[in-house]
Amino acid sequence: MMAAEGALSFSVASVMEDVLQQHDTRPQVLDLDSRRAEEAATRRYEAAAWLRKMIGVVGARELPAQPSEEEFRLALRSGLILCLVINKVDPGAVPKVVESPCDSAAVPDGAALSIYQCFENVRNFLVAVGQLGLPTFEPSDLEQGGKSSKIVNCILALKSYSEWKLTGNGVWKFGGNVKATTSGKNFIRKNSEPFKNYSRNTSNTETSTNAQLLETENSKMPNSSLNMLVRAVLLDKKPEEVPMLVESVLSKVMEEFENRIASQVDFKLAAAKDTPNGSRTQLKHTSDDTKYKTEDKKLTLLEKDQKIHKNSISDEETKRRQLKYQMAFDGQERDIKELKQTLTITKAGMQFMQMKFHEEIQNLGLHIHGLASAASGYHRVLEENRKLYNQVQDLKGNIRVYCRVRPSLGGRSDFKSVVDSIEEGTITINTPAKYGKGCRSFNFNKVFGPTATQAEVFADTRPLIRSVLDGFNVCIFAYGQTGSGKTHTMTGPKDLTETSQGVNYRALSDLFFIAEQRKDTLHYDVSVQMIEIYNEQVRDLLVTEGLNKRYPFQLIIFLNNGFNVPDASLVHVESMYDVIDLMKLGHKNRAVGATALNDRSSRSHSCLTVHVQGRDVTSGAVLRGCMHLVDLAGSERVDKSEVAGDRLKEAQHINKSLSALGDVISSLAQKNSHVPYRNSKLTQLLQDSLGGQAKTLMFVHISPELNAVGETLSTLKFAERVATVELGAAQVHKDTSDVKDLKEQIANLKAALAKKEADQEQKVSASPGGKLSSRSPPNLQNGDSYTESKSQRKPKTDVANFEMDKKTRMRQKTQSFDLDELLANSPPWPPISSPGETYAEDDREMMGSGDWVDKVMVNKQDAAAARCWEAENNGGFYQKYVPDSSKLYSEGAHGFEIASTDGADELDAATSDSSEPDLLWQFNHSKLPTLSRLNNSNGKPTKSPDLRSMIPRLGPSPSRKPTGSHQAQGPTRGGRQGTAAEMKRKAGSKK
Ligand SMILES: Nc1ncnc2c1ncn2[C@@H]1O[C@H](COP(=O)(O)OP(=O)(O)OP(=O)(O)O)[C@@H](O)[C@H]1O
Repeated sequence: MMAAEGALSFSVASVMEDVLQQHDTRPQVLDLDSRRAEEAATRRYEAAAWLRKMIGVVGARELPAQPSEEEFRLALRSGLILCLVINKVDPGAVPKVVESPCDSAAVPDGAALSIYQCFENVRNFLVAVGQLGLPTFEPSDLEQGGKSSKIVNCILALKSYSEWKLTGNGVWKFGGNVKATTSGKNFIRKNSEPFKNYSRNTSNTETSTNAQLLETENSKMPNSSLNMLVRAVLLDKKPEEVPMLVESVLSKVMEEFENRIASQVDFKLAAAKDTPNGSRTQLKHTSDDTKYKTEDKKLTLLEKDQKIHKNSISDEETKRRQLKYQMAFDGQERDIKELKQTLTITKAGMQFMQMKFHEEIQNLGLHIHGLASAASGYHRVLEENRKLYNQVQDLKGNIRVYCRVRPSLGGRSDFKSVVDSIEEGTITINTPAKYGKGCRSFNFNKVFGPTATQAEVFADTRPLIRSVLDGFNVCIFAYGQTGSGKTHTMTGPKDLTETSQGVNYRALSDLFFIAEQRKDTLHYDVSVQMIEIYNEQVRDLLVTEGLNKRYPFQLIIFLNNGFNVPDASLVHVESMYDVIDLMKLGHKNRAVGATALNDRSSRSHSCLTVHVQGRDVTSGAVLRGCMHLVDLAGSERVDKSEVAGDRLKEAQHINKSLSALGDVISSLAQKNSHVPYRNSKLTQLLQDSLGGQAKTLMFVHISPELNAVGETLSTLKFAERVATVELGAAQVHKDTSDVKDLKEQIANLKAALAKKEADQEQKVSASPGGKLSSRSPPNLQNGDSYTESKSQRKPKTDVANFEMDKKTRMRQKTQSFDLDELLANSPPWPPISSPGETYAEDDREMMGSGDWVDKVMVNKQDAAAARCWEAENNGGFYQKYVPDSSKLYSEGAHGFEIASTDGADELDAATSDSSEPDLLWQFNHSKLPTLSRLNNSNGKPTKSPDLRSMIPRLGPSPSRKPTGSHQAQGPTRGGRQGTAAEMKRKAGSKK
């Protein structure tokens, strides 16, 4: 290191000095000037001391030991001291020295010369110094305002040179921090021998190299300025701060030293590159400068050392760094490996989880798919079930009729009921002689005997409740004479218990039950209205503040949302308890009038309407159903009720509305485009539940008492026709083979008729003096014959009923009758003698026996048809078999029924219902106009008979004329009915 340092162009001291100066200047910026002044003074003293020492006290008498700047400058101004000194250092450097040149006081006249001589000395000195390569100064620096520091520097450099020269070793290097002046003039020294060759033979580079060498040499010498710097730095430091300061200065010195070495090496390398034959080549060729060769070698060695040193440093550092990096790299590699491992494991885990997830998703998908298909299947099945269920209901008939027989109220053990037998859908009534003694059978969908419980009765009603919840409209009404048990069936007895609850309660209970069962798929909302129709005015039965307040209501046909009476209270119900409370209120409000027949007899129609709205939980689709539960007013006849005045008015209103109900059902049965719903409030109210897809159930009630048998028969006839209408309608497309059978039967009947006709003609011709009216059958000429006829007929009727075994009856319900075919093969339409006759009888009948309201229309048609027939056929079946109307109806109040029941001919006997006045509507009436046209001579279409004729009549029809045309009715219908019944009977026996 020391060897290398010896070859360096800078010394440790100089580096140290620089660092110290930097160090010294940084922290003490504030007192920089004072320090500088102090330093300058110190250096000045040093220079002065050296000058004094060199030339002796005498020679330097003008220069004090510690001169001020001014004193120093004045002392040297003559240049004498300077020349003496340099000659001491380098003898002969200034060959000619002017002694005391500036002593102007001594030589006052020679002032100008003195100044010139002084300048001469200074100039010679500067040339000599310059030749030595030492820093110089400007002559003006010796004047006032000049830079004495430069003079000091020059002197100290000379001092250094002198000292180096005295020791004689190493390369001299000026260690001062004063640079050689660049702007200095090139003074020519008169005697500058020692450095002549040197200055001549060295280029700038060589000068620089020499300077460096000198500096290196100089660095070996004690450096007083360095000491001073150190002193200055440590001057104001506390002792405890010194170690740290020294440490920091040393580290900086090291750093600076290294930097300088590095930059020097770089500089050398660059110089060597730039001038391959540069200074060293020149030195080589300089024969007289072997010293430089040596130096060059030294420099080369130095460079090598530097390189080695640098390389070794960089190797170590590199190794250290490499080691460090390696370690870091190894660590990172390890980490990466671990991470990779973790990543692989995680990846595998992820893949596994993904696989599992996919599996799960797939399973879930399958599961959901299964569930969805199951759900859709379930919905499909549900929907299908609903459809099928309602199809079954449809097949059973949209209008169903159940008959219920009230038990005897007296509780007498010897009570004789008019009901002979009840067998499934057939009820047989024992008719007293007054009504044509015998048994009359009626067919219904179901017959409930007196012992049937409320639950049993309701069991067959239950399917309709489901239909309501499926969005169908349903109407359940109770029909029958007063006291026959309508209210009992619909509501229950006065003292209501769970078992005695009627259809209303049970229906709603069921409705709530089914709604609850379906709640997962459908959400139902149930609300109730309760009204009554009294004297053709509507009352709200669910008002609490008095009936009259909201009376009467308008009935509004408002079918879109099913609210026909929007003004009536509509109460939302959640459970049966709500319904029970409401019905209690309704019954309290209901108008109840006492009659001779029943204390509780209602003279009004009451209707409990249940509105159901079901919302599909998934699809949001809405189903709306409506159910009317109607307790009709009693259908008894006025004469029996023994009423007059208000009661009569009530009765007339009741019958008007019941008549209108018959009209509507008839129109529906015939599929008329116009259905006369508006004819009564009752039909208006039930409009949405009587037509279209609505399902209707009629409970027909009968009393078992003998004294009510007339009403019972009327009621049963009406009900059976209602049932038959529907059955006929449902059978339309049933079985064509049956039609064939029926055709055959018709043909047989025709043959039988022809035979019978021939026989009777024989009898008539054989009887002496016996004259037969062309219009009266032979067995109805007098009362006897009539009685006989009845007696003859009764067993036939019975036979007919008997022969109609159960199977046949069932078939009867389901068979379809094609009216055209039947009519084509049936006997001709019987004529009537006079259209007017019928009406007189009819009115009487209506008042007395409660016959059908619109029999008139039927009669009109029958009469017209009969007239046609008569005109065209000139007698025939009708003339021979239709009883004389005057005799027929003079039999009493029930003449019509008697006549119709007791047709008393074989044909009638063969048909159980030959006496039915309007059996025509069993057929497809839509075809009747065709028939009428065929039979009507004037070609005008006649009105087809309709169901209005089914309604028992209380008063005379305004359209009815007092004629005896009713004659035609019984036989006509009887003939037709009989024909159909016979066909059925035969069909049954055939099977
Ligand atoms: N099936 C039956 N079992 C027992 N009692 C019955 C039955 N049917 C009716 N009754 C009783 O007969 C009486 C009359 O019945 P209900 O009042 O129901 O007749 P109704 O036809 O409604 O009469 P109205 O037309 O006057 O209202 C009541 O006391 C009732 O309890």
